[in-house]
Amino acid sequence: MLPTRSTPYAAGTARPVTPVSIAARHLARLVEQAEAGSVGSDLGQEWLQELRDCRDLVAGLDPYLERCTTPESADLRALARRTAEVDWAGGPGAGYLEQEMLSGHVEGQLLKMLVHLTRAERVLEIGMFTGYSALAMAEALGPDGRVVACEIDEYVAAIARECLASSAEGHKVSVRVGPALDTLAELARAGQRFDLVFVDADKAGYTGYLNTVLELDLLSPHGVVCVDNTLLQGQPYLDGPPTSNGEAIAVFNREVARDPRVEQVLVPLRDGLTVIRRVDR
Ligand SMILES: C[S@@+](CC[C@H](N)C(=O)[O-])C[C@H]1O[C@@H](n2cnc3c(N)ncnc32)[C@H](O)[C@@H]1O
Repeated sequence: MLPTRSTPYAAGTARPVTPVSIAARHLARLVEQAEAGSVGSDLGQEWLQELRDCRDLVAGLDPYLERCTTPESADLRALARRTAEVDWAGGPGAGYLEQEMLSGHVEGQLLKMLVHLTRAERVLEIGMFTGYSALAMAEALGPDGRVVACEIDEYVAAIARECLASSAEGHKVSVRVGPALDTLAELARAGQRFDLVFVDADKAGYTGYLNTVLELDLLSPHGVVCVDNTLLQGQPYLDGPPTSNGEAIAVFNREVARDPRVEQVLVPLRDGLTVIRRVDR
């Protein structure tokens, strides 16, 4: 997303991490250079206008989605602000934790909508970070609904606990700190099942998480699995060497596409959300 039309949390520091926001940044730079005359003196006005149109089309999409989506609650907004205030570059998670991990308003609202549509009562989150998506889903649950949120990092889990404790619906979230695969095994041993599973942790672990959820019978009969970042900044479909995360997502997407146990749709919202349901029973 362009800095001038950035996230609603006004930090102004968020870097583009989705295909649309990355394309918007490329186009904005091209327009800037073209207007300054540094792209080529023979550049026609018609060509420049087309470039501006492309920039506006792409750069305007995310802000428009924000405006047309039901606003987030005051608690979610506070949690996002608290996350934006953390010094990620200088903190204990420097190098692997960053503000941009937070899913945010529109995706949070989609998750809430999915909780409503599936009438979910039990939600499992794999990769909680500071708790935005966990709290969003908790807000959509009935009074007896529960979210079990897995997080490996104690530092972000502490921030999440603090934000959840000061929110109206945070008491529905139970935080489990440790490697998610261990927590999944414990939940399966306890006979727990979930109506909605949101996978948003380490990308290299995605295939393992889906297989574990299916094989250990953690998904209730009408349950759905939602998997985040399945567009991974466009890397799975772009030429050029992908990062290790891009490669992991490309492999995950290929395996899901040929897995006879499930059917799925990749929704191109933000950095891609694949919604999966079981069809083999
Ligand atoms: C993209 S963030 C999650 C964002 C969160 N769902 C939200 O919407 O705000 C990914 C999180 O997964 C956590 N994580 C990474 N590997 C993990 C693992 N093996 N088990 C549990 N959590 C893990 C990271 O520490 C990080 O906080």
